[in-house]
Amino acid sequence: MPFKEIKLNDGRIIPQIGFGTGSVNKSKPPSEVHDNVLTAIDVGFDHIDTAQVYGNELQVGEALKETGLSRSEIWVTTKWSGVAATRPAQAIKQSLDKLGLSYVDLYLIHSPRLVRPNVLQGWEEMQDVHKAGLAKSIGVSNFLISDLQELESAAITPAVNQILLHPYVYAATKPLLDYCAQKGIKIEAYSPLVPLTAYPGGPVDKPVYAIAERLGVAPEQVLLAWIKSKGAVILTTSSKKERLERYQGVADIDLTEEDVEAIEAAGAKGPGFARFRKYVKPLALGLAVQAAVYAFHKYLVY
Ligand SMILES: NC(=O)C1=CN([C@@H]2O[C@H](COP(=O)(O)OP(=O)(O)OC[C@H]3O[C@@H](n4cnc5c(N)ncnc54)[C@H](O)[C@@H]3O)[C@@H](O)[C@H]2O)C=CC1
Ligand SMILES: O=CCc1c[nH]c2ccccc12
Repeated sequence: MPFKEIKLNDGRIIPQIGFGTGSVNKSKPPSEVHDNVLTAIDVGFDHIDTAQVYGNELQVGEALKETGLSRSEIWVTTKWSGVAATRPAQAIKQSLDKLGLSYVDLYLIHSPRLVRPNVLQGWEEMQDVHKAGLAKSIGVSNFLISDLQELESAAITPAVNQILLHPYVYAATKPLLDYCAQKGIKIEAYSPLVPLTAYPGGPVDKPVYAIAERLGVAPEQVLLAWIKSKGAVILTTSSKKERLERYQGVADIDLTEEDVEAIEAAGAKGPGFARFRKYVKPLALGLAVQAAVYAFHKYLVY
């Protein structure tokens, strides 16, 4: 069964699961991204997420060319990351050159940090890119409610807000999710597997592993199915074909309301789980990772 279609506020349909190239093989050279993209497409991904700052648009573009897919068969997102102080009008041309494309499906402001204090002006430049036909849809990433409010007078409402979303940040992110829903801005969820990758042993594990066992699926599939239950686009990654196949299998996994509530109730308890002795070791690791994630997120968002 295919993933559900997600309709954006500009009428376009975005594939509900995307292969992220920002983190795959992060310690390896960008050349490996080429092979990873080919593997992802081979197992059924038709949506690739890249960015100016990832430094791999060339490799993504080479892989896309090799697949022989027609342009309409693949969704490509890239982001204006403000590298070398380029503005959207120049940056999109550089990105398209590297990708070997005449347009991207979705172009995002990677972070509001890049546009402050003139968030509206940066967005108007994105609108120009859209008007020129170089990006079929435009959106933002890492925008808070206050950042989005600055765009309220703009001609175009962002089609998406690409944000960190997993059960441990769900409660804190709920007001932003509600605001976006009210404005017709779809959510793209990045780093959905953080409970497994950064906080193993945390409170979310209990319901996630129990649901996984009941359904006969893998825990990462349960976390991705939870994102799916929110009607958000899933952005995930792996260099391993078996993992990518499992991610694709999430199309057939639907959680019950009770499952969703159990995951959210556990998510609200973490990641501050020091009181459990057996969690002390993961906590130390978790805090270190959390500090790094917060530092990085702070860099992007504030
Ligand atoms: N706009 C932005 O600021 C950001 C965008 N992104 C985008 O989102 C994409 C996905 O982000 P990620 O953080 O990579 O997503 P993710 O949370 O899905 O993590 C993927 C990682 O989890 C690992 N994994 C899978 N199953 C696992 C398991 N059972 N146990 C332990 N590890 C497991 C994979 O091997 C892979 O390394 C990025 O590649 C990028 O394209 C990511 C971060 C920030
Ligand atoms: O998109 C966010 C995560 C990310 C992956 N690679 C880089 C490089 C520079 C800034 C952010 C990121």
